[in-house]
Amino acid sequence: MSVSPDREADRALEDGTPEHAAELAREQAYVSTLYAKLDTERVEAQRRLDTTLRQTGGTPQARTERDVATTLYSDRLAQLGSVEQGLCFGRLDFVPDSVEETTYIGRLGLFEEDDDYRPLLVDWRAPVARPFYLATAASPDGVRRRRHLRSLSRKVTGFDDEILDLRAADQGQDLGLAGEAALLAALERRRTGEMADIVATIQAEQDRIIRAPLGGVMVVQGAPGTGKTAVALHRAAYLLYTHRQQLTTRGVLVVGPNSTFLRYIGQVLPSLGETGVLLATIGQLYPGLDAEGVERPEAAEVKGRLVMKDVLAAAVRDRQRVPEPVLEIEHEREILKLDRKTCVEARTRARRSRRPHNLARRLFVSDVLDALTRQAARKLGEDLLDAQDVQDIRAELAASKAVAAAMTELWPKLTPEGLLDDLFAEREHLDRAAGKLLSEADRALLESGHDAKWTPADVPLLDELAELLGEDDSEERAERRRRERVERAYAEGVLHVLEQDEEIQDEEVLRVSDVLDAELFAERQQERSELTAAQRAAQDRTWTFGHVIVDEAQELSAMDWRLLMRRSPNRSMTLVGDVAQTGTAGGARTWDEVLSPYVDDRWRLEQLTVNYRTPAEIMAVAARVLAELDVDLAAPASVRETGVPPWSVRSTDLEADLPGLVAQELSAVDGGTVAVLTPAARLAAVEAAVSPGERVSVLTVERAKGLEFDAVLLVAPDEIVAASPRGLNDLYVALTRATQRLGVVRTGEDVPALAELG
Ligand SMILES: Nc1ncnc2c1ncn2[C@@H]1O[C@H](COP(=O)(O)OP(=O)(O)OP(=O)(O)O)[C@@H](O)[C@H]1O
Repeated sequence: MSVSPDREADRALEDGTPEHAAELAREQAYVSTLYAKLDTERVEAQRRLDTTLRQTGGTPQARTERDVATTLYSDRLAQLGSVEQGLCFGRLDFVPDSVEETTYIGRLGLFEEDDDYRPLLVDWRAPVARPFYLATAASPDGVRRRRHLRSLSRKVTGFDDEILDLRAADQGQDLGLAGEAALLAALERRRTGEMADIVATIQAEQDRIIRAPLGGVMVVQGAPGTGKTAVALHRAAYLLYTHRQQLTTRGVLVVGPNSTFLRYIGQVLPSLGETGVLLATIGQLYPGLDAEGVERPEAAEVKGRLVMKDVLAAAVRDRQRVPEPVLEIEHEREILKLDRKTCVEARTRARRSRRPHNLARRLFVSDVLDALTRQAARKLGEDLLDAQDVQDIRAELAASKAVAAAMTELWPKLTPEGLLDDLFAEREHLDRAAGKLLSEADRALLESGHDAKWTPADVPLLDELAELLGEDDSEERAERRRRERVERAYAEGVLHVLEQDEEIQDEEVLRVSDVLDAELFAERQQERSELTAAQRAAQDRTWTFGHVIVDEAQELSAMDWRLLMRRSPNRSMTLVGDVAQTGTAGGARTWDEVLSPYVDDRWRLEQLTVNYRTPAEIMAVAARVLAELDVDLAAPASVRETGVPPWSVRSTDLEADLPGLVAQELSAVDGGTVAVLTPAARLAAVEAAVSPGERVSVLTVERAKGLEFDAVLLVAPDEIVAASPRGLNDLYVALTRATQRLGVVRTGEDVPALAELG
């Protein structure tokens, strides 16, 4: 590489020394050349995009190539734009005589085209960058020195070196930390309400998960603050880089617990130059809905039970009726009688076809029409009719309003929304479908909780129903076939014209028709849509993803899992969570219980053990709560101490006391964020007392899951514990949200696990 090997490589340079200043200047010079290169690439990508967009007309192949180029240059421009901050954050110096002596690591790869594509900057995801995250003094992997560069915009403000030499003292040895100074600086920064990427300081245990193979189901179990969310998002970026072809077509889905959380993590992937990922809550996975209705947790728990799949199947069967005992249909002034036996036979045949309800309907209707036709023919005198007459009668019956009404009564066309609404709104429907499957109390819960707004727990039920009902899209399909015929005819015409056109050289004609037959061309025309896989997936309920990542996976119900497994038939999944934090009654107690119905024991477990968020003083309190939980998990080791012990006060007038306490914490975190975590029952009162703003949030524990704040004020812990069967888990979650300070405001009974706080 162009950088000369550094004479000082075997010892860390002292800040403030002339050697240090000279080295900083050298790094600045190198980083400036990288930015200059980045600027050139931007200009070039913009120029190419502009040229492509200006072109019009041309051969079909040229048009197709143009579409591909437009997407390519637009994506490249977006990527080049996203890496501006912290473009280059690291450097590795290898032992002498290595292939490379120095490698710079950054957010994307930059190369010197004029010099045989010599790498100027290596993408953090490339295999050669790996030692930056893994090398240790004990296992240096050829690395002599790891350097973290600190920068502000385009200015290099400093660097931290680690000499990977067993003789050198390594402060982070206990926890096996890499780049400890840079890591601690990242962890000490004030929180802004948006998650930041960790690309410069990924730790070895995290790196192994981020770069694990694409296939199969991997569960990442880790205590609060161990970087599960960060790891999940960096894994998405890594997989897209490494399996670009495969994953850009099918897309990657990242599922998070609620929209607050999705907003919190929303910037991480774009900052890593990746925009092709669909971030969604379960409530957003049924196209056309954004199910944000709120319901009682007990009702959501019933909706999430696996037995609901049988309830829904029964509800569909309940709508496939037979006359009791006869249905009379008036046709051409005759009364036709549809008897129970005929309908039972037709229903049995339709059900045995195993087609979804709306598709099996055609079989049922056809059999019933046959029976009615025979009856009508008999009335008219069968002997007098020829085959054509019988066919005409059948066609008339098929067009008859009275017959249509009878069919609607016996086997109606159904939509998921319509059926679910009926099921929850009309008690007799629910009783018929669920009488033997759900208790009276459970059915009452479903009925009482139902109102106009769909809730997240309704979404897997709607999805299940969409599977059970199917869509009779025969008319749309016929229309699509007609359109395809027209497009094919057009394409054939285009190719024909090209072949006839003497202006076009033979060679060109050959190229066009060789590579592009009419069918393919028509197909390409359809694919020309500008949408990314993620955008198309968001609109298509039956879309299956190349990889599915689930965060806070412990919260999902059995019915949620059924929905997700349908979106991931290849079972390429990363599931991150913590069974000690499960808050929902229908959530996971063990990973095995959740996964065995789908993959048996074919899933692998990875664990994260180091807590990057919560300082040791606060984690000690949380660990006492963890010990009381019914889980076999050890508390994580915190990477840092703050010297600030968590504290507790008793308040007899919460509304009066809170504003002062919040002001005190705000000033203590000096520009950072404060969250007041409260039992749901007190939310409105606490909000009124505190007036949340940009730096102050008021949240229930459920909403705070996955988030973090510099200071946390936890209100009425006893009420949080008492509010649900998983109250202690909620307390554990609440205690582990703080990066710096924790205060507990007691209003009622003392919680034994918090006794040491006073
Ligand atoms: N290697 C790292 N470098 C810098 N910061 C890190 C690293 N790993 C984790 N962090 C930071 O630690 C904090 C906690 O990470 P994250 O939210 O991913 O943890 P989590 O395991 O998902 O927690 P929870 O279970 O509470 O949702 C975040 O601020 C994250 O940026």
